[in-house]
Order: sequence, then C-alpha cells, then structure tokens
Amino acid sequence: MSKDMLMWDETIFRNPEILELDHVPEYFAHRDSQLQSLKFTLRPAARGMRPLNCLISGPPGTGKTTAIKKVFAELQEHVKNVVFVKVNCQIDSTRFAVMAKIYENLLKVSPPSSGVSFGKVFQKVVNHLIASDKILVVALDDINYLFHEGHADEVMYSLLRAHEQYTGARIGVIAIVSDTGAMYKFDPRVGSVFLPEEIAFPRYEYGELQDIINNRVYHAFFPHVVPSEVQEKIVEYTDLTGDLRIGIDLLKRAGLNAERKASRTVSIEDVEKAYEASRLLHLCRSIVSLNEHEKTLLRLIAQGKDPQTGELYKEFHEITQLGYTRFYELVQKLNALQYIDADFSGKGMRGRTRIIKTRYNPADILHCLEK
Ligand SMILES: Nc1ncnc2c1ncn2[C@@H]1O[C@H](COP(=O)(O)OP(=O)(O)OP(=O)(O)O)[C@@H](O)[C@H]1O
Repeated sequence: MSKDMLMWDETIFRNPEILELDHVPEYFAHRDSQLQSLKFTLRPAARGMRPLNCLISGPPGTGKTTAIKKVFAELQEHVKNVVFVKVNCQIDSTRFAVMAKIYENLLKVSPPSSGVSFGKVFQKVVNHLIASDKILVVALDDINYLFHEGHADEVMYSLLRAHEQYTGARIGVIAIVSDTGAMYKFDPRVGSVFLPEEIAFPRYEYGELQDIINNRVYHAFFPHVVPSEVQEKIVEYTDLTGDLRIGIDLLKRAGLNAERKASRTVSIEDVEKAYEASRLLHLCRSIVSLNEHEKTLLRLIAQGKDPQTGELYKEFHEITQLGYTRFYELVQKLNALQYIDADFSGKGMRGRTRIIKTRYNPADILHCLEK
C-alpha cells in the first residue's frame, strides 16, 4: 500500500465537529463592530431597563445567527435578571410555535399542545416574567419565515406592546432578517413601536473569506491535508455565493470525498464534486421548511407540465382537494419566497391565464424536494 493512502483506521480530520454548521466558532473574526452594537443595544437590560430593539439584516451565511449565539452566551454568564431566548422561525414558523418556544424556555415545560390560544400562552409568559422580575430578550432568527399570513406582525406586536397591557413587563426584541432578495415589511402598527437599532451584516470580502476558511482548515484538518491551491478553490466557490455556510459544507464534503478514496490530501476534483451538493445547500434547507401542500404545489410547478394557472389549479385540487382561494394564497407565498415567478400585476388572476415558472433550475428544486 502506498504511503499516500490512508489506513482504514486513519483520518484526515483533526477535529471534525469544527465543520458542523451549528458549531459556534471560537474564532469569529471581522464582526467586531456588529458584536459591539449588539451588546450596546442589550446593555440596558443588565441595569434592569428594557433593552433597545434591534433589526439585524444581511445575506445568508454572514454570521448573524453566530453573533447572537455568542453575545447571548457571554451576557448570560454575567447577567442573571435577563432571560435570552433565540427562536429559529424556520422551525417554529407560526405565531403559536414561536410563543410556545418562549414559554418552554421560561417555564421549562411545554404549553399544552391543543386547546390553548396564542393569547393565553402569551399571557402566561408575561405573568411569569413579572412574577419572577425578569427581563426577556427574544431573538427571532430568520423571521422571514413568519412574514406570511401575518404571523410576524402578530408576534412582534404582542411582544413589543406587552408593557402597555401588563404593567412591569420588560421585553426586548431582536429581529433577524436574511436578505434573499424578497422585500419584507412590518405592518405600520408594528413599525411605530419597534423603532430598532439597525445592524447590517454585509457579505464578507474575499480576503475575509480567505482568513476565516484558512482558520477552519487549520483546526479541522491535520497539517498538509488541504493544499493551498485547493483551499483557494474553496474560497472562490464561497465567494461566488457569498455564503460562508457553503464554504464550510464544501470543506466537509471535499474532505469526505478524499477519505472515500483513502487519500491523504484533498484535491481540486474532491472540491468540485462536493460543490454539486453544497451549492444546493441553501435551496434545500429552505425547501425543507415548507409544509406538505406548499411542497406539492412547488413540485407541480417544477415538473412544469401545465404552467398555465388554470390547469395547475386543477392538478393541485385533484391531489389536495383544496379550493381556489387556498391555492391562490400558496402561489402568492411561493412567489414571495422567490421560488417561482408569477406575475400578479393584472387585475387579479381569476379567469385569466397566467404562466407560473420556477426561478431556479426545476431539476434542482425537484432534487431538494426528494430529500
Ligand atoms: N466571522 C466568522 N468567522 C468564522 N465563522 C463564521 C463567521 N461568520 C459565519 N461563520 C460560520 O458560517 C456559518 C453560517 O453562519 P451563520 O449561521 O451565523 O449565518 P447567518 O447569517 O445567520 O445565515 P442565515 O441568514 O442563512 O441564517 C456558520 O457555520 C458560522 O460558524
């Protein structure tokens, strides 16, 4: 056996967990000003005051979630009168689910899953805060997923106006928006009480990506496993999308590809093969969060047999038995989430023929739907 080959019990990964996407990196560079601003908005809470609200925005994979995790962990060590709760709105994507998550964090039990309203759960949350003399800071991560059907507005409105209804309630809200090109707006009723400090997370520059990826390679792999030209290729691919998550996923997959061949080093081909899967990471991750009816509709559109609205509805109805109004709402949602192109600029689509198409390569959408 050549000395370039890995033995069956050997690995090129020094520290594989460093390449998991939920790993919170020790080295979190190029985000100092954002971390400082975030701490500044939360500082009043340490003194018993309601914190400033905050709106964090930036493209996918630019460190927004990581910044929240870091700051929450650091502050929780020092301030005992504040409860920090981060809700992943991609998973908890209705107003009830969000409030249930907050309830769970505060009361350490889940609320009953049926027969209780959003309002009741919210009331218990606030009563608990007042009785225990605690301040609540809620980060609504990926709030994009709550914008449909008014969930975001209702959650925000309840949290932000709690003190008007319940004397002594102190709640601060951090809304985190992933800019994917779609425009989201809060209802003016929310806007007038939110008044956030805005913190932008811009795309990383090329040199910053080089630095971050270099550090990950150093910690995740043994020395000399990733040659510099291979590392550069990974930075190039990451820069193409601007999403660091894709870069980290590429490192992991490329490493696994090398190990599969029992190779001691990662090659350019390993990276190229990995990119096929990594480039769809974001699309697949967001498609997973759609419900079954939304997936059914997206599948029909991607299959593209009948791009005409009328025909599409017939097919959709046959499978789901849902009526036209619901169908129309779902088309609007898929359009707002930028999966499809549907032009609603006319006088309404009832009775009019419109063509609906996917914005992505239909094969990529179908691939993610199969997962
Ligand atoms: N400055 C950085 N240094 C090291 N790692 C980073 C940095 N920024 C982001 N990462 C890593 O990139 C990945 C994506 O980061 P994160 O989840 O924080 O992005 P995000 O902006 O919240 O994305 P999304 O909008 O899609 O939710 C994570 O694995 C994180 O560890």
